[in-house]
Amino acid sequence: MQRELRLDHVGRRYGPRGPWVLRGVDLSLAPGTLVRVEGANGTGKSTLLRVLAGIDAPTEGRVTGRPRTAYVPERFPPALPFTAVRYLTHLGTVHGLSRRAAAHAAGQWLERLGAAAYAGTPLARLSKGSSQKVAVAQALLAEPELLVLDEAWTGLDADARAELERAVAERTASGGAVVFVDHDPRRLGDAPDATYTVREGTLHRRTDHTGAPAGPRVAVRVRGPVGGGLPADVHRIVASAEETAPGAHLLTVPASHSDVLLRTLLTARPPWHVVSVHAPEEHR
Ligand SMILES: Nc1ncnc2c1ncn2[C@@H]1O[C@H](COP(=O)(O)OP(=O)(O)OP(=O)(O)O)[C@@H](O)[C@H]1O
Repeated sequence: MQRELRLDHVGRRYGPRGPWVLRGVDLSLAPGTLVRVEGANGTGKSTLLRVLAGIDAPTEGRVTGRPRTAYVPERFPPALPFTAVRYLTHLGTVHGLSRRAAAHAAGQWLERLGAAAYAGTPLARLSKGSSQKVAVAQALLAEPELLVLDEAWTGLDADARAELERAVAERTASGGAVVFVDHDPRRLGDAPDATYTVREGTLHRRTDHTGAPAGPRVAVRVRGPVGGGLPADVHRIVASAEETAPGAHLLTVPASHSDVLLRTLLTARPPWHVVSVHAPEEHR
């Protein structure tokens, strides 16, 4: 994502005389940020996410700086006459991948989400959970710059839920933005850079963290070239970084992001040496 996505004075209502669901919404999403949206039922979270995803146009106001965007809707239409892999391959080509690259990415995502066995199953015959995996896979296929997730974890099994958390960390680590709604307040722990509450048609940035249970964190000690800073992507992933001695750093990271941090360090050029990985209690 090259620049910010901005919403300026965005309003949305359904029908010319319908009540305003959202009004005067200002929001900017910087590259590499993870944003949580919360709010009571029916306050307009899905409406906001559809505008962010570019599925719905705002009734008033402007959206500028739209990056390549993908979206997991609250309800995924599964009754299409395709198998999972054909549907995903087709969508991959719509996102600009070659047919071959799309088929490869489709297979990879079905595998990562534990749905490879259903690749040849028609969408209409998939269980709710498998259908949700296809909904998630279609959004991740083409490595979007903005990923919008509306209750995307609902219906997934524990392994697929963890895989989606890893995919979110990968997107933000590579400079993308992710916006999500989830009924579980512990989802992604304290990883979000910002949390907004939708209330009375507008967005309120939450500044207190008392309502958000801090998620588990992991402490990682690493060694790299003396005088060379941490790889840029690492700063997007970690919660804190401290240089404890020349070339030695102590990083803390939300547990959901630890795999992605380790991969980023080990594949950096030159690679970094991971000295130890501990839950913070062990580390103290
Ligand atoms: N397509 C539509 N046509 C008419 N009204 C709609 C439409 N979609 C949403 N609304 C109305 O807009 C308001 C906000 O709905 P929205 O689904 O955005 O809220 P939400 O916060 O996501 O709700 P929930 O937590 O129940 O998913 C509700 O009053 C809803 O009835």
